[in-house]
Amino acid sequence: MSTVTSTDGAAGAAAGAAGLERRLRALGEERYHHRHPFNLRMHEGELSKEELRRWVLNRFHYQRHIPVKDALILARLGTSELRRSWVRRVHDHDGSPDGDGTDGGIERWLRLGEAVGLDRSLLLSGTGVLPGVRLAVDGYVNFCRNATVLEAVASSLTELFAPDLMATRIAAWERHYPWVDRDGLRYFQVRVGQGRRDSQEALRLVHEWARTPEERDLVLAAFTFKCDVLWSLLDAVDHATGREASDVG
Ligand SMILES: O=C(O)c1cc(C(=O)O)c2c(n1)C(=O)C(=O)c1cc(C(=O)O)[nH]c1-2
Repeated sequence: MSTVTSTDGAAGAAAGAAGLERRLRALGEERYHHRHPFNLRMHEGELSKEELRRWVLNRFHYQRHIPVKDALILARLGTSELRRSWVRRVHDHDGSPDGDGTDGGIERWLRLGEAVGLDRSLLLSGTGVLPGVRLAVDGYVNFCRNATVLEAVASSLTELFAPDLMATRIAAWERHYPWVDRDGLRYFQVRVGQGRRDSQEALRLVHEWARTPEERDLVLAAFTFKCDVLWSLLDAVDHATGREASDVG
């Protein structure tokens, strides 16, 4: 078995990086939530209005915590250059700080809520968020708070897979859920490009920082953990009883 360490030189490091990306992609193929039964049913047009609304409401809980976990990562990055780049992720979700009126992802997700018939005040209240969703999101935020910064950045690498999934989702919603106001899909349309850019940035950092087989194993474990967060969130939504506050009729 060939092992690559920081002393193996440029060729060894390149081989290690290529191997890591291959293993990440293979893991994601198997464990990313594009394979979750709830997503498969969504893409086939099999979700009821209540189920789609429940997903939107519960995913808002995830969305609103993304800039929180990114702020935790930001505080642990060691250079101005890294922080300048990472802070963009907070603005992408919370909106531009320049007062230019650019909405962030959170506002776009609130509009998605309205497009499926959910009042923004309901989403903002947190009413109806399922216990399993709260635990999954807490797990992700606490992971980014407590694990190494390498692992925290690596856990965002699920975004390597998100843009393709979102493209599938946009097409499926346009085809199967005509009752959803099309403007609501803007969240996903914007996020496709942001997700590609962010995942490439995270991949570059991980390749730079994970120089030993042990560090690369930490990256894969963090990625697996994040796949489990996303999977658990969908399990909770999929298995909900239908008596939650999100089921507004
Ligand atoms: O809809 C999805 O399937 C999906 C997946 C993921 C992901 O893979 O973590 C993210 C998003 N969406 C998303 O919208 C988003 O802003 C986002 C940020 C992150 C992250 O870990 O930093 N993942 C994701």
